[in-house]
Amino acid sequence: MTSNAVIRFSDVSKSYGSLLALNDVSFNVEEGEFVVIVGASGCGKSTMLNMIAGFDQPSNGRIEVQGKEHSGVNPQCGMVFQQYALFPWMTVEDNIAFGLKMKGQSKAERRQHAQEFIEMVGLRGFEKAYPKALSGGMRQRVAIARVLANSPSVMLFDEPFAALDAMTRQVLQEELVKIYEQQRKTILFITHSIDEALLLSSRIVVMSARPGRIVQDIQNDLPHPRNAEVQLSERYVELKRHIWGSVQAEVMRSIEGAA
Ligand SMILES: Nc1ncnc2c1ncn2[C@@H]1O[C@H](COP(=O)(O)OP(=O)(O)OP(=O)(O)O)[C@@H](O)[C@H]1O
Repeated sequence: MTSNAVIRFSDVSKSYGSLLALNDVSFNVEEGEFVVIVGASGCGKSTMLNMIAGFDQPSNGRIEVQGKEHSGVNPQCGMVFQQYALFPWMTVEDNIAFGLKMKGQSKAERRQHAQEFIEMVGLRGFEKAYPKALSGGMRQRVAIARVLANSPSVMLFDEPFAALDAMTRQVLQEELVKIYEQQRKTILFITHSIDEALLLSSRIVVMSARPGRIVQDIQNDLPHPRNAEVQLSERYVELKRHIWGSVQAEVMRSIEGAA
C-alpha cells in the first residue's frame, strides 16, 4: 500500500491492567483530512489521541506519525484539551508565542508571529490580557491559536468545546471550519456531538463500545464553505440519521455493559 498517511494505526490494542480499552484498531489519516471520532463514553477515544501525541504507548501494534514511531511526546502533534491548558501567569500573546520561544525565535519575531494567530482567532485587543480575565470561549481561542502558531503536522482536539455554552460553541465551531478551509491542516477531533462532527469533519469515524474498534468510517461530503446553515440541508439530515443509527447501538451496548 503506498498511501502517504500522516497517521497510521496498524492493529493497535491498548490495555490498562486487565481492562482492554482498544482492540485491534487499524486506520490511516491522510494529509489535510479533518477526522472526527465519535463513540460511547469510555470507548477509548482519548486513549487514541494520547497515543498519537506520545503521552501513552500502545500495548500491541504500531502507531506512526509521518512514517515514524515515537517512544515519547511527539513535537509534531499539537493538542487542544477540554480544559483550557493555558499558563495563567502569561498574557494571551505570551501564551500563544510560548512554543516559538522554545524554537528559538527572537522576541520581535515571536510577537509578529503571535499577532497573525491572534487575528485569526479574533482576539485582537486582548494581547496583554491574562487568562483569568477571559471567558471560556476566549481561552479556548487562545489554546487553538497557540497550537496553530507552532505549526504542527497534526492537530489533536479532545472535546475542546464541551465545556462551552451552546452559542459560544457554535461560534467557535464556525471559526474552526474557517481556519480549516484556509489552512487544510491534518486534524483529529473527538466529540460526543454528531452535529459538531458533521459541521466540522471531512470524515467521521464511529467507534464501538469498549473495547473500542472502528465500526463505521464515513466520508462527509457536505460542501464547503460550511457554516451552521448546512444543518438545514437534506444531505445533512440523511448523514445524521445514518451516523446516529450506529452510534445509538453502541451507546446502548455500553450502557448495558456498565449495568
Ligand atoms: N491511565 C489509565 N489507567 C487506567 N484506565 C484507563 C486509563 N486511561 C483510560 N482508561 C480506561 O480506558 C477506557 C477508555 O478511556 P478513554 O478516556 O480513552 O475513553 P473515551 O472514549 O475518551 O471516554 P469519554 O468519552 O468518556 O471521554 C476507559 O474505561 C477508561 O477508564
